[in-house]
Amino acid sequence: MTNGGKTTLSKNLQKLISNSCVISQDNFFKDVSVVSVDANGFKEYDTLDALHMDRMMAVIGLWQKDPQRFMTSRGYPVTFTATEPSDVFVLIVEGFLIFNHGPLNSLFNKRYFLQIPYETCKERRSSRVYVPPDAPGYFDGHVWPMYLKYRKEMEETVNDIVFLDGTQKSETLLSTVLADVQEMLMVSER
Ligand SMILES: Nc1ncnc2c1ncn2[C@@H]1O[C@H](COP(=O)(O)OP(=O)(O)O)[C@@H](O)[C@H]1O
Ligand SMILES: NC(=O)c1ccc[n+]([C@@H]2O[C@H](COP(=O)(O)O)[C@@H](O)[C@H]2O)c1
Repeated sequence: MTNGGKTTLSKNLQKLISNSCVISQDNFFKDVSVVSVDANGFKEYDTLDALHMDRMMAVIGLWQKDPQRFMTSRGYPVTFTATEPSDVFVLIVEGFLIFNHGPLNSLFNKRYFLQIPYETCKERRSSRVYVPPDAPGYFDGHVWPMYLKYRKEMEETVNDIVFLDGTQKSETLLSTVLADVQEMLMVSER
């Protein structure tokens, strides 16, 4: 969900997981000129139609094909320990509608959903400036109703999501998810 803390957590994880990198759904919004407008005049940004999901999938495909090349071409460090060459690369995908897109959702090994209450979300959102900025009434008129719609759809179709309380301290969220990911990586290396 918007302002749950996805970008913050992803960046913190990336710094601590060797050979990891982040792809953000936010970078795939369509141009304002082609985003549709609803009956109330609100730009329909909080929908899958507002996103170039085909392009996002293509970028993920580049990582899948050659993660080392993908990382170096984007300035991420690639490290190998001298004694134990590792071929484990980790892709962190973050975004507000990543589990509602079937082909994308099917790629994940682990799924985390940062949730925050309505008031917290509205408060955090009020200090963010998007391009274009939120119109008056946008949160209640578009963002929150779309969140409820897509969340319901997600809960009906995806069942192995770990829900995290996004009001926890960012350090707590980081240590929880990091421990979980490290456990998964140890199992996959065995
Ligand atoms: N655990 C947290 N506790 C309090 N505020 C947070 C936390 N994580 C992020 N924030 C704040 O909430 C806002 C949105 O964070 P961000 O990581 O960009 O969320 P998202 O990517 O989900 O939209 C920012 O102002 C950020 O500083
Ligand atoms: N990046 C953009 O082009 C753009 C434009 C307008 C609104 N938004 C907002 O971005 C939100 C999703 O991003 P966050 O999860 O980072 O908040 C959506 O709620 C959408 O309303 C993004």
